[in-house]
Amino acid sequence: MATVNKSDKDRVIIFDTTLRDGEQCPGATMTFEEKLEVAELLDDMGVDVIEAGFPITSQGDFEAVSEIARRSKNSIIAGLSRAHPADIDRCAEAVKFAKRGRVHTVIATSPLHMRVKLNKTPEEVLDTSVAMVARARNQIDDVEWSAEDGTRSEMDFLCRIVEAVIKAGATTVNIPDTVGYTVPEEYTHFMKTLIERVPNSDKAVFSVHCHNDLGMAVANSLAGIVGGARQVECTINGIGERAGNAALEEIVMAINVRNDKFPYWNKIDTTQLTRASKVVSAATSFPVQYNKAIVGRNAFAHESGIHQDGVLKDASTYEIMRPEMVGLKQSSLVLGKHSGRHAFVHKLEEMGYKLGPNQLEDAFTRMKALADRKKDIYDEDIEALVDEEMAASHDRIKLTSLTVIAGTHGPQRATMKLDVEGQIKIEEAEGNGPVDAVFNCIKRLVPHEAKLELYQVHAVTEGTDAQAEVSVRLSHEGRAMTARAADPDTLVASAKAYLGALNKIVMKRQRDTVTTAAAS
Ligand SMILES: CC(=O)SCCNC(=O)CCNC(=O)[C@H](O)C(C)(C)COP(=O)(O)OP(=O)(O)OC[C@H]1O[C@@H](n2cnc3c(N)ncnc32)[C@H](O)[C@@H]1OP(=O)(O)O
Ligand SMILES: CC(C)C(=O)C(=O)O
Ligand SMILES: [Mn+2]
Repeated sequence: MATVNKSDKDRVIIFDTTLRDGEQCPGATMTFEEKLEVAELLDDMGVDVIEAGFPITSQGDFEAVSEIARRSKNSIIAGLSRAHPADIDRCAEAVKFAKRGRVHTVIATSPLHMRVKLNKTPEEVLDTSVAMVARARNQIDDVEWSAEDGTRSEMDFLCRIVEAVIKAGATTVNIPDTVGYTVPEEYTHFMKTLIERVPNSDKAVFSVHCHNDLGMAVANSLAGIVGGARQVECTINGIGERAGNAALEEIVMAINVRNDKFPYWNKIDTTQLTRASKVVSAATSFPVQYNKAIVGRNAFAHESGIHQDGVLKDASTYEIMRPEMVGLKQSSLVLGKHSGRHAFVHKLEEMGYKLGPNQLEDAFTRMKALADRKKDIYDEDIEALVDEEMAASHDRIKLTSLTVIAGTHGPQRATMKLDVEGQIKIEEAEGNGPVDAVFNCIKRLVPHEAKLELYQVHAVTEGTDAQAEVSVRLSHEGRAMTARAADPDTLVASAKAYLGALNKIVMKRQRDTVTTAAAS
């Protein structure tokens, strides 16, 4: 990634509205304490402007905005207000506690909204805007004016009203795509035309605020920057009205990653993005989709063998940014049915295993077979699989196949094929339950005196497709032998665990025979 010279004219001001527009979507209401936590995080992260709420909404919102303002460190704290004297005054009252406060006043400028919603003529909207901006400027130096439904407004009218509000003292002019209607090229052109046509446009910072109704909020925001905007309004995880706002983490990383082509920059500490996403998700109880850019749990995860191999050789083959840049320790190589040997060996090495070529090939084949049956392969699954592989290579008695008939109409019946020291044997047996039938089958195939002392089952991982891990302890001639085995099928795991313990007894007996013969 090439870094360009950072000049002030290319700096993009990051305006976060998680606590205002983000909180506006159904179900996202945050408590006072949660808002303070989110605001502190945003401030620490280097967010330039935090829109902390809409103070006229309720006493609670007023108090949250005031407290966030009181505790603010470096960020400007903004509050929203309608173009209404009571809103402006209440907002100014709340944000004045900040080192740097901002009153953000909004009024709709599209023909539809002015006529239907506000029941005002364009001239009335213009006069009200000018009066409200002036009223705000009497109380505070930093005033933002927003043209709600800006992208569906008439350009001639927008030019007139923007010129007037800047004259009245607006320091930031925001042109929202309130209903997520625009497309990138159109928005670039729209912003460019407006900025070029407004004679005093150099006296204010132009801002974009995009909604995601057509899934283009981030693309449109970037297009707005190309058109001349230098403030972007966005939210953590992209939460907000309806389909949400442009996601802060996506905007910030897009600006950073693409500075090979674009000169823009921002001053966000990107290593805090992952944490911010988690905090906001916890505060709102809104889960983050797995494939969400930047902060989704799959954003830096690779399951396919070809990709994993590439990433192991050089991460930049499949990663356009390093996970450390967004506050993750590393990318993750997830084992699954699409994985290849490079990733499998890498995982084994990470877990401290070193297998010979044959053992490795066997373990890999079994991992693939497991992945065909089980959705997620966890480290514990690999551990169980490899431990078993290593033990099995010494076994005299090996399970070849097992079929069990179980159900309400007993008795349960098991049919088992064993490889006993190279000889294939088959037998069937009934039992009081399927596990009993399995164990009876083993007793018929390999008659022995050992007594079952312990039988325990637990799930290695979560879910109905989890591997069952079975422990079996057999006692024989005063010695206890325990073995464990794992398989998604509990009965197969039971048979393997029993045979594992039995193998230990057989091997012990053989060792004892050799020792006695040597002694006599
Ligand atoms: C695009 C956006 O995201 S804008 C922000 C949207 N956010 C919110 O609405 C959340 C907070 N809102 C609230 O708590 C309430 O709506 C309040 C306190 C602002 C107002 O509540 P109420 O006085 O009961 O009015 P209500 O919400 O029902 O209707 C809105 C009124 O404001 C008017 N209005 C709407 N936008 C504006 C505006 N920007 N400037 C001035 N008046 C406006 C409407 O025309 C309507 O007026 P009317 O009563 O004369 O018809
Ligand atoms: C208040 C304004 C900026 C808004 O949220 C919108 O128009 O979407
Ligand atoms: Mn909005």
